[in-house]
Amino acid sequence: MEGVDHLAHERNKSEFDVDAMKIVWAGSPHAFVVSDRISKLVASDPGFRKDNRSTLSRKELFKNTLRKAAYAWKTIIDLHLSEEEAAKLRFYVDEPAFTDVHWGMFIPAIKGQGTEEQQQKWLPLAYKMQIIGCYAQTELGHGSNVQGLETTATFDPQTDEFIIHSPTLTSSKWWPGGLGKVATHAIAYALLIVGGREQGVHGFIVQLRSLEDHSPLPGMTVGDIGMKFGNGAYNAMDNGVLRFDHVRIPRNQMLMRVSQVTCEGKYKQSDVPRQLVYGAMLYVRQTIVADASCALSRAVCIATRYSAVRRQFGSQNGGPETQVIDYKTQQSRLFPLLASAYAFRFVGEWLKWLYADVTQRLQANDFSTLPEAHACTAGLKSLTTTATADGIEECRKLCGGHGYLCSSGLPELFAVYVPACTYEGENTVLLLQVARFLMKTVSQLGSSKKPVGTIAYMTRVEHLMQCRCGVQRGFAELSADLVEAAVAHCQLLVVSKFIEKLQQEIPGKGVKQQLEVLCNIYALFLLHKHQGDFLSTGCITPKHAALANDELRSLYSQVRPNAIALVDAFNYTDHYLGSILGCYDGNVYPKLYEAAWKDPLNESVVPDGYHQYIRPLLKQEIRTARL
Ligand SMILES: CCCCCCCC/C=C\CCCCCCCCCCCCCC(=O)SCCNC(=O)CCNC(=O)[C@H](O)C(C)(C)COP(=O)(O)OP(=O)(O)OC[C@H]1O[C@@H](n2cnc3c(N)ncnc32)[C@H](O)[C@@H]1OP(=O)(O)O
Ligand SMILES: Cc1cc2nc3c(=O)[nH]c(=O)nc-3n(C[C@H](O)[C@H](O)[C@H](O)COP(=O)(O)OP(=O)(O)OC[C@H]3O[C@@H](n4cnc5c(N)ncnc54)[C@H](O)[C@@H]3O)c2cc1C
Repeated sequence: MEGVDHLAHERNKSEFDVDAMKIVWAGSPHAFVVSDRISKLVASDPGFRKDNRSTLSRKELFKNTLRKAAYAWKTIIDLHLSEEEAAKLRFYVDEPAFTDVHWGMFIPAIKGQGTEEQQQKWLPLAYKMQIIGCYAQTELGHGSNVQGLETTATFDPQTDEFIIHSPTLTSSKWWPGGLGKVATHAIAYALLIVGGREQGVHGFIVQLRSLEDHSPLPGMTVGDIGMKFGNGAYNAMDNGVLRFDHVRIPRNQMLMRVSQVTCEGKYKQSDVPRQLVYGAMLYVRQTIVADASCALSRAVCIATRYSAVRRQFGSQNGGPETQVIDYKTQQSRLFPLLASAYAFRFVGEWLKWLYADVTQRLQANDFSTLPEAHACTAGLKSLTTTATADGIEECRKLCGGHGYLCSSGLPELFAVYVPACTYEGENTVLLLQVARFLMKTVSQLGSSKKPVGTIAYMTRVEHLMQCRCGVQRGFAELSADLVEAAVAHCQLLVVSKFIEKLQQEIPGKGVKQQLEVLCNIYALFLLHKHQGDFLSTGCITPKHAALANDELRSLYSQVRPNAIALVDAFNYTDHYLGSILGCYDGNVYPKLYEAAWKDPLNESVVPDGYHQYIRPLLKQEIRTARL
């Protein structure tokens, strides 16, 4: 039935002020207004249609993405959108594109690693999109091991230029988004060689394509690396391959905030740490954490609404069957994911603050919090993306068979999201970075250097004092255990930031109580999942473990009447959700039925290929058929 809200009875059950929760989710009343306005603008504009994506060929999809990016840019200019509004527009357009890497990596790299002069020259061009940049770090042979990159940048003092060269096949740049077909410029990372000496990996601004006709400049071999996981999905992005054949660039195109090469061929290191070369990664990892709560909440919204619509078994006296959301097993799989979405939202907010703080300090040449910021961004990126990718897949299963249909929105969401576990630092590699930071801290316990900030708790963990002398030995041997320790540290961070959020004033009837329930679910679910570790280390007794489990069940019952309202609070439009199963009005079955008939296979009753392949089979003429 068109126009009927099939979930109205669920919405009537809720015990809190949903509008107030929408503001908590958005971060502030202002953020809510911006997000709400832009989401409706995108949803109502046919130029941003996306429901046909999975049926397009790669070439059609890519061209359509180019059109959308140009249209988005025109909208941004015509409507004089602010940076905040433009970022929201990108979010609701919901399509990976070269613009992500341009705004998310190319520009931040110039801002973080370029000198004042370089910023003045390149940023205005990039902000107006008169040049389009990509971030060319990874190579065919090396991604995680950045110091192992093989591309070389050799200084030629005769001409005051660097010669950028790919000496081997494995030194080909491989993966950079936007590189394949669009970018005019790259920040290319290469091993700097000055006066015959290797000086480590540095970033260089390299023009790739002509600004007149887009043809690759001399010495560049460049193209797309091919189809990726899932139809549609991340294939809207032109991840690329690039080889340099002795390409010359002016000396002033090396990003020189961290270290400089003079025209005489002298290599000089500033007093800023070398790690600033990795600054763009710090920035992007922080945005990836914020994005995790969006992707997870989207999947959870779909699975929760559908679980309230779907009925299986349990009919009494011919009455309706049981809504699957009422099964305790469904709740125990779904509600921890709902709680995780909120938990990741708040830790993402906090990480944004931490990033702003470290950036301010770096500008004032205070580098003291950089290692902690690196550990937090790396660790939380790893934790939240792993949990979100797994969570999206769990939501697909929670929707039964219909979750496997593209029209559920979940297969594409998974396919677009899952590479987040690999890009911007492979998740295990990042956890090893956290483990290294933790072990360094443990080795310093008892010295005059007291752990502060997110590791302050370590002084309170007595048995860490006993193991501090041995921690630098056997790191590699114990790395699998250390990775688990790193995960536990990050989980503690998420829980503690959720608790800190609850200590703030939160207006709105019943809002704080709902968040307390979700926070307890998140924490107790982790305790339940890892109870073996807690029991074996004597942190809890079997009685505690049983109590935690009882409490979890009771908390799930408290969430149940509020579940639909808790996902409504994300304020997602049907356009953004892109899911028949998750549509606001819950009118799932007629929509699924109608959508099926729109599939290209249903354009004709008898399929193409009938006369060639089916009829000869049926008529036993297969031996004489021309196949
Ligand atoms: C269609 C619509 C269009 C609309 C358009 C409108 C406008 C849009 C507006 C806005 C849009 C914005 C969108 C933004 C979205 C952004 C999304 C981007 C998508 C991302 C794509 C993915 C990109 C990539 O993948 S780039 C490549 C990333 N690569 C990696 O991450 C490599 C991983 N490896 C590493 O990080 C390191 O090399 C390592 C740390 C693992 C290596 O270890 P190592 O021991 O060998 O290290 P080193 O010896 O080099 O150094 C050790 C030392 O350094 C410290 N360290 C390491 N990393 C860092 C760091 N990042 N920061 C600080 N410190 C660091 C480390 O701790 C060690 O310190 P010690 O003290 O211990 O020595
Ligand atoms: C969709 C997508 C977009 C991307 N966009 C860009 C981009 O715009 N620009 C760019 O430069 N790059 C980009 N990349 C590349 C990406 O950053 C790398 O793929 C990523 O950093 C992982 O590196 P790798 O591929 O070398 O993995 P590997 O390091 O080869 O990982 C393979 C396995 O080895 C393990 N491993 C590696 N090292 C260790 C270790 N020290 N100890 C224990 N285990 C280890 C890993 O855990 C993993 O299981 C993109 C990648 C993808 C998938």
